[in-house]
Amino acid sequence: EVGGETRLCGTNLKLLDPHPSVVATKLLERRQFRDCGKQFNMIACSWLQFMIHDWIDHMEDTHQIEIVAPAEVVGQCPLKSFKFYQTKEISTVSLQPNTGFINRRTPWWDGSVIYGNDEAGMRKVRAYKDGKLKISRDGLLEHDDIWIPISGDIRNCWAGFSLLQALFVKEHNAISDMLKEHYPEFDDEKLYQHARLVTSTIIAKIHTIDWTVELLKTNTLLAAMRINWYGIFGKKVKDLFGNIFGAELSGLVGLKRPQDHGVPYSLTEEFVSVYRMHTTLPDKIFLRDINDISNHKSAPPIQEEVNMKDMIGKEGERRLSKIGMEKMLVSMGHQSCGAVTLWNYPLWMRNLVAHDINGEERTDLVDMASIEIYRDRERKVPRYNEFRRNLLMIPIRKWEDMTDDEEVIEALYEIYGDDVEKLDLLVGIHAEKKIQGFAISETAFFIFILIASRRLEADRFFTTNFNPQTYTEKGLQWINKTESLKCVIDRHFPNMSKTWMRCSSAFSVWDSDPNPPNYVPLYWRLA
Ligand code: HEM
Repeated sequence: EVGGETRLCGTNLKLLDPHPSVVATKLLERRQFRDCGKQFNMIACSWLQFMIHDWIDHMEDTHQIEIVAPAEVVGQCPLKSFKFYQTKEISTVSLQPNTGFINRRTPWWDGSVIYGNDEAGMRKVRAYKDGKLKISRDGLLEHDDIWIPISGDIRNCWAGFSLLQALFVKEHNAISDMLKEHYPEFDDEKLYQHARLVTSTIIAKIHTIDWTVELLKTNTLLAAMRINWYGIFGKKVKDLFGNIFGAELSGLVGLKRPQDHGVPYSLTEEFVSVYRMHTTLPDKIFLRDINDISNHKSAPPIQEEVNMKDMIGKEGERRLSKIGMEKMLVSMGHQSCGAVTLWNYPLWMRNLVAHDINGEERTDLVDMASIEIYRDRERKVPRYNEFRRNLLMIPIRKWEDMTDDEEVIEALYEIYGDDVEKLDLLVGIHAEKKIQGFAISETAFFIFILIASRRLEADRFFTTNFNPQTYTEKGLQWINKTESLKCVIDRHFPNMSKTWMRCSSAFSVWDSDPNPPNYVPLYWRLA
């Protein structure tokens, strides 16, 4: 059992204070599903996991921890107690404090979620013919004998996530075909390496100028993200002159050399914490009848409701192969994902079958809502108020500084009293009143925006080597013409968006209104 008296470095906040199961039960667990409106759909939710698995997965220790639910909530906890592995902590020479945690995945934006994370993983997914990756005839991922997908990441997967992996394997293979046509002298290795670079960059571009823009739907952020990619003078000027004016004017992509601001690139614990967005996962997936095209561009009728629990792991993979890629994409496109708010943490995740690193199901079920509270404390991520101070944001003095929702204020008071310093980060970022247009809190946004730039500017493939010698001329053209996830979907399913999508971005709910034409130049628009 966890030592309730273990202290976190330098503070007097304990690992179990307040108890993670109490926080999970009283503040996180879903009461009634709250969705994101038309802003973000299930493709956007799956995209989150698609990115997370490209970047991070903490290494676990062999030591197991058991969390036992205290009497006051035990009746409401699906698991009275549960076991999981402590995060592996290592000593570091140069850092203060002198310990840290190991990321098992490469933190680079290198598409490792489809290509694999190490030599063996990379070998497994390659077809070794014409630079291609393995893919089934039905367009979905291949599987081994026990239905574990053949893919770059197989841990804690579900059907939506595996669908995006398959879509980008298709994209890779299409790029290999294009390169082979233009550069017939390229062998399998050269085709694979170049197609990988192009695909990974397309993923990074979609995340920057499509997904993030939908997540933070304001004109300021639209401008900021496009500036990150294309620079302040926009795409046309950059296409003509390249990155000649440096980061401020020409954007981060194509800088002459990487910029790490004196700190070697890595992803911080704070970054992992703000990406804890399991509240975006719903309870059910609504499968739609895509043969019914009577109502052009409106939501096709719901044919079947499937519990999310049946869409995860091997069971989810089997179901997906019966559902098929097109039906799943259209269904996810038309379903709003969960809102990042209190009392919206899926109950089905409170007794979850988690996977080990080989994608095998573990026998000990886990309560994810409680684990997440514990993990941030275990990894010494500052609690909400300290976290804000560290970002030079104004700390709160009372609950009312964070929200005007009286029910939330009352619930926070019940768990934390009036000690605002105790407030867990995860609770804070779910409780904070949101800026209009933002699907996440302002506190989380600060980390998002800082790391979003670092991921681009610190990487030689987006800076020094973002050139035709490294990517090929045709590869760069492919990147340049791909502006959104919709472009990728259109390439592989030419009729899908024409038939089913009204909105402008594939990450919004598909029957929502498109962005109205705006003749005011981007930088002159009101935020
Ligand atoms: C059905 C879908 C999903 C399942 C089954 C799942 C399951 C899990 C599990 C078992 C863990 C490890 C918990 C631990 O021991 O610390 C985890 C970690 C995590 N998940 Fe999910 N997850 C899903 C979707 C998502 C989504 C949509 C997001 C959105 C951002 C997300 C973000 C994260 C993050 C940030 C971590 C921490 C990673 C780390 O500590 O290295 N997951 N998830």
